[in-house]
Amino acid sequence: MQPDGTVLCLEAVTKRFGGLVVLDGIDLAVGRSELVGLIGPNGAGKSTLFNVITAIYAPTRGKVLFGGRDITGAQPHHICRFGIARTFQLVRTFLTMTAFENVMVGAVYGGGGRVRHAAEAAEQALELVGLAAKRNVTTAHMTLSDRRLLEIARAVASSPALLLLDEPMAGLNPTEIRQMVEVIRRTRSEKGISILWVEHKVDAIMKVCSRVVVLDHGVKIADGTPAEIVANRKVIEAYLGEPAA
Ligand SMILES: Nc1ncnc2c1ncn2[C@@H]1O[C@H](COP(=O)(O)OP(=O)(O)OP(=O)(O)O)[C@@H](O)[C@H]1O
Repeated sequence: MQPDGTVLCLEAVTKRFGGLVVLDGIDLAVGRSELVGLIGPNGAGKSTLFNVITAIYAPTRGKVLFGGRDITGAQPHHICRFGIARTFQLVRTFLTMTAFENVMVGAVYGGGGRVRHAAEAAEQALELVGLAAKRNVTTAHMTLSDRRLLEIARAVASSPALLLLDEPMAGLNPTEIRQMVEVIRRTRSEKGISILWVEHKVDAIMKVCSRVVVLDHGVKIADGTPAEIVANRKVIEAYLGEPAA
């Protein structure tokens, strides 16, 4: 963490694919235990931003600082060790493993291979997301909602300082969405983990996040409190596709 409490800091991050500018000079900071929503219309560049933070893509220009350290161009497999964990839009759990075994993968990896400590971290993470009673259920037999919670548990078990959530509510019903909101809140408040959360369910983001960042066509068009965001002219235009009246 930097002395001012910043955990993640992007400086003028640009990403091009050939002639296509997908991210254009993005500055973004996430503080300790902060829960920041990242929204924007389809194709705005949200997933690409996650891929740059997790070193799947190297930025064309700009820097990614994590805990004050320049991690631009790091190896993707080092990212978890640095303390960044991620969940995916298309859930990626190990289907033949039980819930506990899935979470152990995160715990062992994040804990540097110490198995006893990892088992404890895995149990705590399952408890946090409300899946302790399903610890021995094979993932293939779990609902989408439980698998999404399991991905969060696996990420939390790796003891990250920063968690990137990529549309954790996609495909969930209203009851499951409420449950997910509680889990995200608890992950921040009980574990103190900073969270950057990409979501299309904008109303959930507005209710839960203290700060919201908006991307449109690769440009950061707004960064503020939910109240500021809903009143922002550029944001309204981006979502409605025409100038606001
Ligand atoms: N590997 C790639 N090569 C070329 N173009 C890409 C690549 N990855 C993403 N893009 C393009 O970059 C733009 C932003 O895509 P991205 O998936 O980051 O947007 P998004 O905001 O996550 O969208 P959605 O909300 O639909 O998931 C799109 O125009 C997409 O086609």
